[in-house]
Amino acid sequence: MDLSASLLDIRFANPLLNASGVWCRYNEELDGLRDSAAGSFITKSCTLATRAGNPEPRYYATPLGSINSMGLPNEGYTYYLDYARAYDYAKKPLFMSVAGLSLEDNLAMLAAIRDAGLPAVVELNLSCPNVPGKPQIAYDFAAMDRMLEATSREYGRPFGVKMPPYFDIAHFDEAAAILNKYPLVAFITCINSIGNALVIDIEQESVVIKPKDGFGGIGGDYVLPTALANVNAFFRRCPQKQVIGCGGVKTGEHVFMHLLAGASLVQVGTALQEEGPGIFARLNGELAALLERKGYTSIEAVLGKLKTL
Ligand SMILES: O=C(O)c1[nH]c(=O)[nH]c(=O)c1Cl
Repeated sequence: MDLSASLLDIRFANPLLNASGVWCRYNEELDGLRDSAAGSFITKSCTLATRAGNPEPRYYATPLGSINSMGLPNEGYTYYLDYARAYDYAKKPLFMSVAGLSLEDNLAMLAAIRDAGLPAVVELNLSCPNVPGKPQIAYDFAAMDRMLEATSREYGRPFGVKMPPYFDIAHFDEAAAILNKYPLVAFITCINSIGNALVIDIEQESVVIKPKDGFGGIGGDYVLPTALANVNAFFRRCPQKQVIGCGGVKTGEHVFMHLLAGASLVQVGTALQEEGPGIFARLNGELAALLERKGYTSIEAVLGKLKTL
């Protein structure tokens, strides 16, 4: 079965990759994704300086998914730029996630990445919900507009944005209208975790993560319908752009749902964290079997074909 996918003018052996933040902070983890059955992979969102992140426990898995308030722990952008310099792009495409704590930090990192002139594709994270005192950029439309105006100008090459979930049609409309102002925003990754949820352990009668009184972003089964809605909302509103799906993927059927909704590539977060990089071989096998059963010969034939009633 031909699982090949494309984004920008790049071909992928299959549409799967990790969600930024999962299995991608250190070189050894990145090499694990490089050597997995994933079609591509992405680095942990980076900041100008290294960050230890929030106090632990800051990640917790439940039967329905996960909650995290990592706090952007990362090795600093030069670490990931070094990885991208040394990397052999003939193996599979590589993405770099960038999440500066300010517009100036994003401009500095993007200028350095631009000047390195590497094939790595940038995903600008506008949606980290876990840095105390730093509201999500993409929930402040004026700030997002300013950020995209400045970063488009500075970077000067196609890049993507990692979006939080929206829950109101008016917000889909307004966010898409801003993204459509920026032709260099070539793809939209929907969704980041649903921010500031609360998981409670009834035995301990306590929250389960330490930062922010237990408030954190959730992923996994909890978020699949919201992720699919956001993929399809931006797929419908941004015909000049591509969408990467992220959220709730644990089986080949979930990958198929994201493709139907309009995703060109599909990221895996919580399920990768819980199962490890072997998940990509399983998901590709399940997706191929599903396509076979349905009589499809490529995933391009599925992309965006969701029917309405
Ligand atoms: O706490 C984090 O590091 C984090 N956690 C998330 O769930 N999404 C993000 O974009 C980030 Cl940057």
